[in-house]
Amino acid sequence: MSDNPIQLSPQCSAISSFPVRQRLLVVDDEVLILEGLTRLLATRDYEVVTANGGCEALIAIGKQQFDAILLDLGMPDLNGNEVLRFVTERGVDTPVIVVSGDSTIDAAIRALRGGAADFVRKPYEPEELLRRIENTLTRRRLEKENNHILQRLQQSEKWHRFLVNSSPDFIYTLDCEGRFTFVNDRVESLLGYSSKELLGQHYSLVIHEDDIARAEHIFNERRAGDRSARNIEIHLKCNPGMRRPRLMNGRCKSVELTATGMYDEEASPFEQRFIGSYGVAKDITERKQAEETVHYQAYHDLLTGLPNRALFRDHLGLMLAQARRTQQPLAVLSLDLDHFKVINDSLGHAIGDELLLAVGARLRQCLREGDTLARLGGDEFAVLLPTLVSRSDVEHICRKIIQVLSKPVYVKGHEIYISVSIGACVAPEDGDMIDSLIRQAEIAMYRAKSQGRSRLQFWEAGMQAPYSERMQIEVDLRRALARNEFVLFYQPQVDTVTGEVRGFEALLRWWHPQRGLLTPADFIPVAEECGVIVPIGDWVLRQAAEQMAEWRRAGLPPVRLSVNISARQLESADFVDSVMRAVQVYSLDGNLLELEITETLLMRDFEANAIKLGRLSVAGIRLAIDDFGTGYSSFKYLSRFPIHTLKIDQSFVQELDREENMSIVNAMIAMGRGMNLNVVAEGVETEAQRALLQQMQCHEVQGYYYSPPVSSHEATALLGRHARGFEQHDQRVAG
Ligand SMILES: Nc1nc2c(ncn2[C@@H]2O[C@@H]3COP(=O)(O)O[C@H]4[C@@H](O)[C@H](n5cnc6c(=O)[nH]c(N)nc65)O[C@@H]4COP(=O)(O)O[C@H]3[C@H]2O)c(=O)[nH]1
Repeated sequence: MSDNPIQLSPQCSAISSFPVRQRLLVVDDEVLILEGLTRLLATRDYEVVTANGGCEALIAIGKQQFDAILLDLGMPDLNGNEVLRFVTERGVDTPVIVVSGDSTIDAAIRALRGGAADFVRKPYEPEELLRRIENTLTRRRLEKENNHILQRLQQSEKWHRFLVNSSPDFIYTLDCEGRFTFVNDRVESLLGYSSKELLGQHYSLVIHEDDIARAEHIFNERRAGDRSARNIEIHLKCNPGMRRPRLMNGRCKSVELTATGMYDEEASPFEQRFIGSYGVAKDITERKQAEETVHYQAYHDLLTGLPNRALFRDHLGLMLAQARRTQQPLAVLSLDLDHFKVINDSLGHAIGDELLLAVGARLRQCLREGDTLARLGGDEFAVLLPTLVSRSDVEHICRKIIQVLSKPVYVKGHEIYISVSIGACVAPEDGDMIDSLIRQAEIAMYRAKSQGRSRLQFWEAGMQAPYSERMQIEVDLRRALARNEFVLFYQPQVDTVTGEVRGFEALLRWWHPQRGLLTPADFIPVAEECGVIVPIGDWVLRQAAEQMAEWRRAGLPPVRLSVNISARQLESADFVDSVMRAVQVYSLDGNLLELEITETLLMRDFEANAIKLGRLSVAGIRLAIDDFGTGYSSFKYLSRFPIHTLKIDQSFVQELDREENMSIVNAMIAMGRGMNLNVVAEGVETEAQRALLQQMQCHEVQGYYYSPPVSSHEATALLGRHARGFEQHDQRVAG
């Protein structure tokens, strides 16, 4: 096939339908004969050109086209047979009628074999000659018309093949038995069969087993015209034996099929004869795959591949409907890993993800095939047990889950211990609405957590409160900033030797419109989870900076102010800028601002944190390690940060009377001093603790012994009173 089959060949141009005079060349060596013939032919309105001999004839043929040549044979310069040979060899498309005095049969045979269209003997009857000329011209015209039609047919066949074969769709025809009689070239790239392999084969060879019945139905219907089968989605099988070309993926293709019955048009209209089917199969594999991916993503958790909340709800709905029919109870479990956040924060998200995968796999092991296991988000899983006999079934499965999850999980060299809290409810006993069942199981799970974790709790009426409270906190938190409900309290940090106030720690409080003053434990975890902690942290920084500026304006001695930094805040791209902004807006001495970051948080994204804190250190801003001793930090790493202060966690201070705690605190103070760091002990409540810490050469203490966190007003007054040192009678005990 040519590259551009759509072009018309020149021969193909339409034959002119205008009546034109037909031009004849008359060749003879005798002038009288030429004149006689010219006269005769003029009677029929032919245009006549004469050539006196063979040579003149060749010149005339070379110059113009004729509709016929009347040719004498015996000519002295170039005889008629040679002129005839010239005409045929050169492919001159003009019929030659030999008009000769040679009446032998041989002469006629030779001329006709040489390509002459007719042979007329001299002397001729004029009418006879005219009739023979007319016949020859008519025959030639018919031949030309035939050729023209044939060429057009061939061209149209060529176009048709080109269009059919370059179609992106698989085009086929079947005979009345369902065997392929035509397939276009597309079948090769689509299914890996050559057209030769498929011709004569039954269509079932390429129909996927699951769709055979449907295909039979479509082809047996033999519908034609508007009623023919359209856009039927079906799967075709690829050639199993063939090496698949690079672009062919999968063993099976999804297609949209059309099938139309073909009927013999010649048969009587009363008795239609079915002769086969034709149709098109459009490849929709990619579209189907994209649809499947979208569907999968909408209904699955992408990390574990488990169903997500939407699919879980779906399954639960189906099972509830079934349970209504069968009267068999079902159970919904809500599972939440205990302390997952700590693991995630300290070991990083990659390990957290691996852990979730391992948990998913272990949970699956505890369940039966018909049970649904879903991941609802974070470390929260849900299980649907569709066929229960009694509550003890639930207890049995949950015991198994708790036991299986209590075994350590090994992830990238870490031995991780986790446990799970489970809440359960049973339908129809506890209700039969999808969302309320899920919520009840979650409420029960929160109760299990609050009652000591790693346990199962069935839902009971009246359990509503804590769950709703949490939800309400999230809603209220989102409004609290705008409503100006946050406030900072300040707790002094006092020099163990001189009793001077060296600094304050800013501690966040929330004046909740209904619930009163809330401490961070009531809302910081929720704020962390829902991300509001970042704008809140920003507000804390600005508020602390403003407080310092106020103390400066009031002429109070300069003291350090420590601000707690949360994980999300430190991770935010804007962190360094937001700290710098706070310092610059109030023209603060960077040395007076200290950022408290827990050691686990610091280690979480070591490199990035080192860069951020390095930038802040250049501006003079101080860094304190909060809750020191509770993490797993290595001094080798800590030394990479610009640390100024170590804050010993209050859990050690409060049990200083235990010998091992005393040695640990002693070691921590010695280490801090060795590294030339300021050491602050938190949670000092008694004189005994203070005295011991002073003895151990701890630089500063913070705790109820001197003052609980107080309002800005009280802190200002306290600073005014005790800037030069707390005295014995001023010391306060927590209240
Ligand atoms: N038992 C006892 N407790 C004492 C004593 N002295 C002080 N405390 C309490 O110990 C906590 C010390 O703060 P933290 O370890 O940084 O722990 C803080 C800190 O991690 C976080 N936090 C507080 N304010 C903020 C903040 O503005 N942003 C962020 N991200 N976290 C904050 O919330 C935690 C708890 O804060 P608070 O409830 O204010 O609790 C404070 C304080 O009130 C004492 O003698 N005995």
